Amino acid sequence: MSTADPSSTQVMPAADAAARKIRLERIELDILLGPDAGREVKLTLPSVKIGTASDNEVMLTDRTVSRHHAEIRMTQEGLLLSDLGSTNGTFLNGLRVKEAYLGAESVLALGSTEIRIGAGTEERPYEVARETQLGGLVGGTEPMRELYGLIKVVAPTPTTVLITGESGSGKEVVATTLHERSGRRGPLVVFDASVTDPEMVRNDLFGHIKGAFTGATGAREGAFRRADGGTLFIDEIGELPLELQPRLLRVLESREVSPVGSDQPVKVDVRVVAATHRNLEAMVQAGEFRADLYYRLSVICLRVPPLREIKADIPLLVQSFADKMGMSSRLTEDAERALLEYHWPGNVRELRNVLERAAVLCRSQEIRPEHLRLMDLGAASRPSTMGDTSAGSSAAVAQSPGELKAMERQMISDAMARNRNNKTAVARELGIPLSTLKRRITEYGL
Ligand SMILES: Nc1ncnc2c1ncn2[C@@H]1O[C@H](COP(=O)(O)OP(=O)(O)OP(=O)(O)O)[C@@H](O)[C@H]1O
Repeated sequence: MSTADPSSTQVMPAADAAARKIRLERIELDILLGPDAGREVKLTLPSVKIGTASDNEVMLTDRTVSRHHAEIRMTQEGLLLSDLGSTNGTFLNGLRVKEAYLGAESVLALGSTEIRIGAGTEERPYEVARETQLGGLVGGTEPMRELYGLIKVVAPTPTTVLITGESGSGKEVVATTLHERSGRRGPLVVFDASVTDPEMVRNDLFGHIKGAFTGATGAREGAFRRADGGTLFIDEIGELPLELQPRLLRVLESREVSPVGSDQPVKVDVRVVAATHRNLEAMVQAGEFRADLYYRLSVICLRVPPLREIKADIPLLVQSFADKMGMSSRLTEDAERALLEYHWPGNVRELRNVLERAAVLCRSQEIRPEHLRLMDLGAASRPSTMGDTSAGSSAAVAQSPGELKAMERQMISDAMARNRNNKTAVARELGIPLSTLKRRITEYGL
């Protein structure tokens, strides 16, 4: 086994810690006239409400302004101004408007207050971190340390984050780390958008009131409200049904959620982190994902590298998993070399599973290459394969792709029987995304 010790965070040389910059979008307000004249507000938020009530992001003292007077939202087309049903109206260049896109520098008049509004960006420096571990993430290669640097800067902001990376590469660990470092006191709620039934996704995400539809005998809070004050991690966002995407966009922009069956929106303070192993940009091109939602989600994109790009981290990861498992056996040099030569289609999850299985197979002796049972699924360039043959699998090593497929089919079929056809439970047991499981079920005609 390697001598790397991930439990004591290692520090890389300072020369490595080059400064880089990340761009955050913001809405800028400069109050020109009225009782609050002279105030400048710059907010890295997707929307800003203006009015005299204390729950507005910009609270004015002008008595001719309504409690909730106007709202400005970042959209793909630029800043969008909406009057929120104010008594005295919202004026843009002397004209009363209900809704209008703002130019580069627009001046609004609300009551006796005038505000100059603009869209700006803020560049925040970040460093390639020097640690070899951050939260639950282990790895000291430059791509991992760059990721740590970004997480540290982005975590305490309210910005929506999109995490991309192959299945098993650690996207959920990144989301958890972002939440832990956010300083948000509410919970981290994990929501899997790849559930088969779009109605279930809608009800579980946005909640519903009692009697919203046949069978709704009680009210459901929904993931957004459960995450109030905390973080909502939407996993497999690429699987979110198209018809629900405008509804999610509206919640992200307004930070209000309307439970199904209710026209009473509820204000929520939720930081959204979404993840996908799919290429959302390509999905947008193909008309499978809405461009406006993609724009809103991808304000900050964090890419988690696949394990084959950070193979130098394998010894550190092995040590970390061995410590967690309380593993006493050591890897032979040949076994270590085999781990470094393998291409890891199932990424870190596969590495963990390979080690767990090897620990059982070697019966406390040293771990040799044959205990690792590394399987070439011919998938080096194909992301999101199952990449995991441990859970309940037979110990036989298949030789051909046909045999591998038969083995995988059997594994899924056994797990389906054990879990009474509950796909979510099967996906959890096999350690694969629900979307992958569903594809395999169709492919194998199960
Ligand atoms: N850098 C890492 N350090 C330590 N553990 C890791 C790392 N990356 C992944 N893991 C472990 O690998 C497993 C899979 O990670 P995770 O669930 O975060 O992957 P994912 O990218 O969200 O996968 P999926 O797309 O299938 O949901 C977990 O047990 C996690 O703890």
